[in-house]
Amino acid sequence: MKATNITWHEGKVTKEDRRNLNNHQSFVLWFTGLSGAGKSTLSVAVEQELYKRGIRTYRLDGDNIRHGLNKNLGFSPEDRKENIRRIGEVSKLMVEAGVVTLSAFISPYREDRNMVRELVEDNEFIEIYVKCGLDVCEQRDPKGLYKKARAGEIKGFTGIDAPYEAPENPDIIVETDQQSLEECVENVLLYLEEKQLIPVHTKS
Ligand SMILES: Nc1ncnc2c1ncn2[C@@H]1O[C@H](COP(=O)(O)OS(=O)(=O)O)[C@@H](OP(=O)(O)O)[C@H]1O
Ligand SMILES: Nc1ncnc2c1ncn2[C@@H]1O[C@H](COP(=O)(O)OP(=O)(O)O)[C@@H](O)[C@H]1O
Repeated sequence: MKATNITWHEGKVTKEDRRNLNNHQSFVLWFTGLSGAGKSTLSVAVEQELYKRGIRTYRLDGDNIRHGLNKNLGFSPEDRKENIRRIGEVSKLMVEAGVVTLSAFISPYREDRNMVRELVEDNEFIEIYVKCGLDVCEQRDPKGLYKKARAGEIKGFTGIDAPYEAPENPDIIVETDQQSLEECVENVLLYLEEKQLIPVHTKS
């Protein structure tokens, strides 16, 4: 904290009021994993399904946020930490607003992900480990970045010459090199239903 002469000003409409108006809970789905593991694809598909069920959502995605809010940040460990800190704070605001927030970032450092978990309340942070072998991510190489990293054109690329610390105790694991996209989406939605974070869906 740099500023000292600041005072919190409470509003009259609470997070619970907003949730009641929306008729559903609000929380963060935090997708972490290697580049190419499927974070964006999965978060887009989960959001679409939640939308169909009448749930208010917003998606925050690494590449997109780095075009705007975080365009002054690179990929050093310090910049990645600041990237995740800001996204954590934005995610928290979204949860306060009563929205289900889908945040998809490599977020390679355990400490940084835990920092976000600490920012919100106990049942408001759901860590989804989007697990996929480096060999498969590299074969997929959707943006040609692994090729560039192997050629030395990108330095400090996650999984090649920068670390990825896998979650030790994620709430959900999806294995995108073994499960179809539909199965991964189903996993996430079943978890949310079981935890009573979203209403149970009866297929018509
Ligand atoms: N050095 C390096 N390492 C990893 N990724 C890189 C790098 N340079 C650019 N990119 C592209 O940036 C996307 C990752 O941004 P994130 O904000 O999710 O990264 S982080 O959480 O701060 O580590 C990542 O997107 P995804 O492939 O969707 O994960 C890449 O497209
Ligand atoms: N089960 C799956 N879940 C998500 N993506 C998958 C799956 N199986 C294959 N893919 C493919 O893997 C690639 C993942 O790319 P992307 O979603 O951009 O990953 P990330 O956001 O983690 O970098 C996409 O081309 C997607 O179609």
